[in-house]
Amino acid sequence: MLTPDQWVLDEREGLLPLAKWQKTVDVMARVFNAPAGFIVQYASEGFQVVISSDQESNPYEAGIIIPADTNLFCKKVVEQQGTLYVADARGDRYWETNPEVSEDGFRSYLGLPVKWPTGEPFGTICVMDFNTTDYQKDYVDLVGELRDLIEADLAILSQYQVISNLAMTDELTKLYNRRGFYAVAQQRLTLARRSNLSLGLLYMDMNGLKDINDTHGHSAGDVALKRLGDVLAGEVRENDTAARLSGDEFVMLVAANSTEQLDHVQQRLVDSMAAQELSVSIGAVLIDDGSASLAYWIEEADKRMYQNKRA
Ligand SMILES: Nc1nc2c(ncn2[C@@H]2O[C@H](COP(=O)(O)OP(=O)(O)OP(=O)(O)O)[C@@H](O)[C@H]2O)c(=O)[nH]1
Repeated sequence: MLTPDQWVLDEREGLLPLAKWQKTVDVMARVFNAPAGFIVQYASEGFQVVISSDQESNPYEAGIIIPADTNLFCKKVVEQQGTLYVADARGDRYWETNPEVSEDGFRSYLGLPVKWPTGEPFGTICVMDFNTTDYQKDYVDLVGELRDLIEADLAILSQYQVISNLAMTDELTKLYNRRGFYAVAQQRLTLARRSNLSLGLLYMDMNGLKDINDTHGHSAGDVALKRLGDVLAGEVRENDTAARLSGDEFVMLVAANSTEQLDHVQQRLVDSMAAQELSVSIGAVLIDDGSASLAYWIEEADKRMYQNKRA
């Protein structure tokens, strides 16, 4: 999930309408008869050009990052969270140290703040000119309208992320649910295959949940499931994925190069569960054959779990 401190250009699912933003910025620059127009994102790392208008006269390309402490026009907009219009920056002491002016020769800037739906600064939408300008109010209003459209897209992105997070999360344990696990595990499997890494899959079934429910009530069973979820969440290493597939069945996808390594992870899990007075039956498989599907490996691990449970 994208947070305000991550670059939207790093978002790989194509959730942002970047092509539409590009057309918007191109047309804005044309209407202003300006040599350059931008959407710029601000994060702790600095300012990144997200969209750059398509004229040849435009010196800054999409993707460039400018350090956060540079005296940019956009920095001022983000700081003051209000419109900045500089009709002529030349001779203005304040902008002497702005490389856009001193190095690249820009003289005029109009920029408006763009916000995330939370109200946090996203960045700016702006036009720049090598000549002095005299923009009328209608022009400034137009950029304001375009800014609102960009903010509406950011709101849709955020809502989509909240909803897809809900759809992929198990409410009780806050681990991934089956849908979430398939989505994430499939990606990991593809990546692992590409880089020739092997993974391990652990299939777990809690022992005695029916007894807990029958003896202490369903909510005690829920507490036990939640504890098991917490143990798994505590055991996942970076890039590992744990999920509750259904009822008392859990899975974990881990990095493992050998059966020994996988046994080691399994033992670690069993020990952590035991410390919480939990008991699970586990089936483990090393995913070392790139051609088989995720569903196949889950079924294999489930079979082994079942054999172990019976034993
Ligand atoms: N409290 C609670 N119980 C659940 C939930 N989902 C499934 N169960 C119960 O979990 C039990 C799962 O059945 P079994 O797999 O036979 O459970 P078990 O007692 O662990 O049996 P073994 O796996 O053979 O040890 C059933 O009694 C379900 O009603 C849940 O969300 N909360």
